[in-house]
Amino acid sequence: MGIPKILIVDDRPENLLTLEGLLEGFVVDLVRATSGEEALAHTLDHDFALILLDVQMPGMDGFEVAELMRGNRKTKHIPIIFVTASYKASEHIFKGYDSGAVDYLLKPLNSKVFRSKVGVFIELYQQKEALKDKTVEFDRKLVELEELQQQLEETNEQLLMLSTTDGLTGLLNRRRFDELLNEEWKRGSRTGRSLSLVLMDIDHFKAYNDTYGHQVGDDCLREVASTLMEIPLRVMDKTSRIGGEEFAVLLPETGRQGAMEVANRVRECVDRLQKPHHSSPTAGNVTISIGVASLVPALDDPARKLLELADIGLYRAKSLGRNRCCYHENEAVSAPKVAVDQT
Ligand SMILES: Nc1nc2c(ncn2[C@@H]2O[C@H](COP(=O)(O)OP(=O)(O)OP(=O)(O)O)[C@@H](O)[C@H]2O)c(=O)[nH]1
Repeated sequence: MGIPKILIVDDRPENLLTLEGLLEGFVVDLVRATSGEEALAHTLDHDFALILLDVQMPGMDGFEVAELMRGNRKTKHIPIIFVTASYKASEHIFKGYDSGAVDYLLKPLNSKVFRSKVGVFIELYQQKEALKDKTVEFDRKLVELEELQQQLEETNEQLLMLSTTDGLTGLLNRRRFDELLNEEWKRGSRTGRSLSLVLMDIDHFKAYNDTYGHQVGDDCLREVASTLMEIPLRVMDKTSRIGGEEFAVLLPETGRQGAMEVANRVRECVDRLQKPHHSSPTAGNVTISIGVASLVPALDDPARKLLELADIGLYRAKSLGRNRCCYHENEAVSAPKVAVDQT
């Protein structure tokens, strides 16, 4: 906060000197003017805490100066104390208030009254400035707070993303898959609609790693994941990497036929990549085996039941020679049955 400035205006230099003397001891910057015009010019260059304005001046008098200042946005709130001869007091006081004076001082000036009044205005100015500083500080803090809030939201979003995404492939991870499976299981038990799971596993992936190295194995996992991502599915269908070389597509509101269509499409797409796998005993290229299961979820059963059924289908697809899709029927519905759809 700067030192308060006071403008003293009087056409007589000796009166200015008197005012200066009376103001001695106040920590203020004084600016002097000997005419109304000069006073107005100073108000353009300075921000005053107070103006002590002589009423009677040749040319523009104090009333005119005050009125012009009240009409200006920059100066209309500066407090003005009129300084007037006591014999003119009754005549000047009402006119002065009309033109914007906040107080009066009568000549000859009484030092005690003068200093007390000026002191009040200096204090008011300082309080106003302190409030202004606090408002600026508050606004700055508010902006900072909003930025922090934004950063926090972004960090939370990233954390959520990291905690649900598989780092290698960008697919949903096992944790998210388990959550989704449970959510969809509950939803399916409410709607009575089928929930299907397509569970897939890259064939002879250990041999692939042993032949080409772990790094190339990682590349292969990414390529299979990209292929899965490119297969058009509904928004509610979710693809995850649920194990080392194991992937899953969860298909809400989908029955056996729809799930087998997705499974066959996925198997064909990976096969069509014709990615060499020279150490595979069953094919010269990378292939996947798929187990499929479909259930109308029941709240009494655990969601993992669907996973277990699909896993049986996958085991069967492996044992029948790999690179195929096997649907495993729920034993509670009909006799145990595995349907092989594709080689
Ligand atoms: N490169 C790489 N390999 C992985 C990753 N996670 C698991 N694996 C490997 O995947 C292989 C899985 O091997 P197995 O479970 O024996 O199955 P498989 O060789 O694919 O044989 P089948 O499933 O019977 O066809 C293991 O050698 C694991 O080390 C991974 O993130 N990157």
